[in-house]
Amino acid sequence: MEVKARAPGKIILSGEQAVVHGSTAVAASIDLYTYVSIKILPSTENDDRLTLQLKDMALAFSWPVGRIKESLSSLGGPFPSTPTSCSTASMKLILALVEEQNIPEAKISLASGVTAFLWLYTSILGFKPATVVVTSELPLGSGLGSSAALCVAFSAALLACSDSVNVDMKQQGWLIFGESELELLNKWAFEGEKLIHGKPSGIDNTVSTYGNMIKFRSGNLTHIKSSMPLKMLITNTKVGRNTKALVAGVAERTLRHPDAMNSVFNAVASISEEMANVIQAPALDDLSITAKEEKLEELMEMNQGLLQCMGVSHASIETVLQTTLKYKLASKLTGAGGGGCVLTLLQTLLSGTIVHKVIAELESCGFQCLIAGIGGNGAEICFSASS
Ligand SMILES: Nc1ncnc2c1ncn2[C@@H]1O[C@H](COP(=O)(O)OP(=O)(O)OP(=O)(O)O)[C@@H](O)[C@H]1O
Ligand SMILES: C[C@@](O)(CCO)CC(=O)[O-]
Ligand SMILES: [Mg+2]
Repeated sequence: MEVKARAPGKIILSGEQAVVHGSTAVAASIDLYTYVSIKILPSTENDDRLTLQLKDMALAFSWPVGRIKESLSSLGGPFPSTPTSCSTASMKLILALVEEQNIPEAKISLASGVTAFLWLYTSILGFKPATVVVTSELPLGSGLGSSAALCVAFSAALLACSDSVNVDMKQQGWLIFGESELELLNKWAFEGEKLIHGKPSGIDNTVSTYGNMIKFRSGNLTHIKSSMPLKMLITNTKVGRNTKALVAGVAERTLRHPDAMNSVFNAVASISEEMANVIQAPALDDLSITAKEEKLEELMEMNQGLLQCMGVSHASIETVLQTTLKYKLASKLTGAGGGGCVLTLLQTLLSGTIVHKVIAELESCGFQCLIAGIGGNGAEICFSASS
């Protein structure tokens, strides 16, 4: 039996970075997914292995299960129904197992994803031999929540293989977990995110788990129902960055200027609340949709200004902003900033010619543009007979 899970990436419409400091943020899932498949293997006398294949990177890591057991059995577990944080001592042991794999220097940023995998795998399933395969449609380290989608997809597939969740394996196609399973899965994914991000707010794993559109504040989620079509152009500057370092940079700035930064975070919270209200307010005709879109554009620009204040914009992001402004379009960075992706609102009545022109100009700068579907399902699992 093979268990597959998929988890979507996300865009943050308002409130990234500030959400780590308790502000409200608004996020939505996008229809780009990370997929994880797990095949539990029958135990053999002495050749049991746990293998992780990162298909898109053409990388595979493999550990003898006995080696993992020898190293980590002191941690206890498995404990699938009780998400726990990885202690410093466990972290050291897991890092040693990751280091043994000699990840090429050029791909060393993947080490944190592999670390999260080993922690989630051993915590949820213990020491079973298996082959785990990862593929993703998301660009990594670009602000579209690749780390959260990875942790959510791992947790979903692992929980589906564990005895702690009740799922009907005979059902066909993609299945959604029940409410209590989703809560458990989200908690485990958050533990994985902590290993990749350092201090995540939990918004990325939450929107990837539940899908649709959410308002999020201090660990609490409110589902949002949009009353208007929302079309966003996503421009990937292709400037690599790392969420952990950017979040740490904002925390340091906050220590240096606590009053000023807290005022910035409060302003962001008001922008996010207003944005959520605008998105949900009934839109009766084209005119009111246009009025709502204009409000969203202004709020996006205000949020971008505050992100600049936090020190997470970047020359490449500024180039996207200037380019889209030439066409009177409003943009803001999405995710941690420092490069990565930028969102541009495409108004419902905007002509196709303008959209083509702005995309052509952005692509001539070396950026990559895409228009993703917004607000689809969250994590899903699927069972198939293994070949
Ligand atoms: N498909 C994947 N395979 C292996 N590792 C992955 C994968 N997706 C994400 N990761 C891990 O997550 C890291 C990127 O996470 P990071 O939080 O920096 O960016 P992001 O999640 O794409 O953007 P943001 O957090 O701003 O939304 C990678 O360096 C890698 O360690
Ligand atoms: C930068 C940040 O706010 C969003 C990253 O997508 C980090 C987080 O909330 O965990
Ligand atoms: Mg991330």
